[in-house]
Order: sequence, then structure tokens, then C-alpha cells
Amino acid sequence: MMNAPSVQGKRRVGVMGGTFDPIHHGHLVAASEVAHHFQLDEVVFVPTGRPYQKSGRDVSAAEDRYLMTVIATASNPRFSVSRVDIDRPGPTFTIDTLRDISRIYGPEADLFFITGADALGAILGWQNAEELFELAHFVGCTRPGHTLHDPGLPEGRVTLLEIPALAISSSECRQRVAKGEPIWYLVPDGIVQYINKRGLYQSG
Ligand SMILES: Nc1ncnc2c1ncn2[C@@H]1O[C@H](COP(=O)(O)OP(=O)(O)OP(=O)(O)O)[C@@H](O)[C@H]1O
Ligand SMILES: O=C(O)c1ccc[n+]([C@@H]2O[C@H](COP(=O)([O-])O)[C@@H](O)[C@H]2O)c1
Repeated sequence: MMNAPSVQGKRRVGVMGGTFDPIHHGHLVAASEVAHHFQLDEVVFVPTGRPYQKSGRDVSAAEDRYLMTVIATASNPRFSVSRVDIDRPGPTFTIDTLRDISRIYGPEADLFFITGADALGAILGWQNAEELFELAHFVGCTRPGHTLHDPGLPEGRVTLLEIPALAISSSECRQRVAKGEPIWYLVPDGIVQYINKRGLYQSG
């Protein structure tokens, strides 16, 4: 999706990476808050292909996670979804996500990579960590149950942002479905319907 350029000239593009298994309102509120705070032209949601740090459990098929992300973001004209991570073979590294997104959007875009407090805290252990900060500004959002802090990222390349607290996680949504408990209002209505239609998460 390409909106008109922002008044400052450069497009401001948020990148919200996640496994989105399933996508929930915590993800959507984080993206919306960062978009408002930084006056972003667009937020691109990027579902992971092979989230190597979640290899200890069964991750749902990439196409199911991609379709849920499309369904959840469809009503917001500034939200879009990219297949770059699910179409790239091998483990998903954010360095590749940011290289691909910068190639697609070109030098006239400033990228803002959006994370929750847990992901931000782990960032220095990510692949090619030192190079990540040349490609994007990082935004860490508060998340209940996690302490938000700058783990020592380069000066001026990270912003910590307080957002409305939503104590929702994909793991808890999956567990609730497996136990026959409702997930209405934790995720968008279309996601409840998609999970039922595809029979996802029925067996814990
Ligand atoms: N409730 C929330 N509030 C703020 N940020 C969140 C919230 N849930 C997830 N995030 C952030 O969204 C990104 C993608 O998260 P992910 O798809 O792994 O969801 P998750 O709920 O953490 O999943 P799981 O429970 O399976 O580990 C991460 O940066 C994570 O920190
Ligand atoms: O680049 C890495 O080494 C790396 C390691 C773990 C997570 N990430 C990214 O962090 C984002 C959130 O990941 P996750 O596993 O919490 O859904 C997603 O975009 C992942 O690709 C990236």
C-alpha cells in the first residue's frame, strides 16, 4: 500500500514483526500507538517464516498466520502485511526483514521497528545485532509482565513508549482455545472465526 508522501518528504514506515500465532489486540494496539506517536504513514506487519527461537513448540502454518494477520489489519487503511519473512527460506532474522523492507520502500523511507518490552530486551542477542540499528529506529512498547528498558542500544536509535496495558499473549489465546475457553475480544472477531473454521489450537 502506498499513501501520499508525508509532509516532511520522507515516508515514515513502521515494521511490526511477530509470529502472530494468533495476532491479538496487544499487537494491534502497539502498532496503532507507535503509528500515532511517530506520525507514521504506514505500518507493515511482517509474520515470521521460521521463528527459530520458538522451535521448541509447534508453530502454526505460515499461511494461516499470514491470513490471520491480513484479516486483523484489513479495516485499517494504514496497516498492510508483507510476505517477505514467510517467503524467505531458512530461519527468520530481523536483519533480513529490514534489508528486504528497505529495498522495497527505498531510501526515501525511514523505518521504525516496533517491539514489546520482552522482544526489545532480547535484541542484543539477535543475528547481526549491531547492523540492525543502521536500518531502523527501534521502538519498545510497555507490556504487562515485562520490564521495559533500553538494553544498551546505540544512542538515539531507540525510543521507549508507554502504551495502554493489554495483558494478552498468543500463548494464552492458544491455551484458551485448547481448553474450550473464549477468546472473544482478546482477538478481532474475524480471528475467532478463522481459528474455528480451520480448527487451529484445538489440541493444546
Ligand atoms: N500484549 C502486548 N503488548 C505489547 N506488545 C506485545 C504484546 N503482545 C505481543 N507484543 C509484541 O509483539 C511482537 C510479536 O509478538 P508475538 O507474535 O511473539 O506474540 P506473543 O503474544 O508474545 O506470542 P507468544 O505468547 O506465542 O510468545 C513482540 O515484539 C512482542 O513483544
Ligand atoms: O533476528 C533475530 O535473530 C530475531 C530473533 C528473535 C526474534 N526476532 C524477531 O522479533 C519479532 C518478534 O518475534 P517473536 O518470536 O517474539 O514472535 C519477529 O519479527 C522476529 O523475527 C528476531
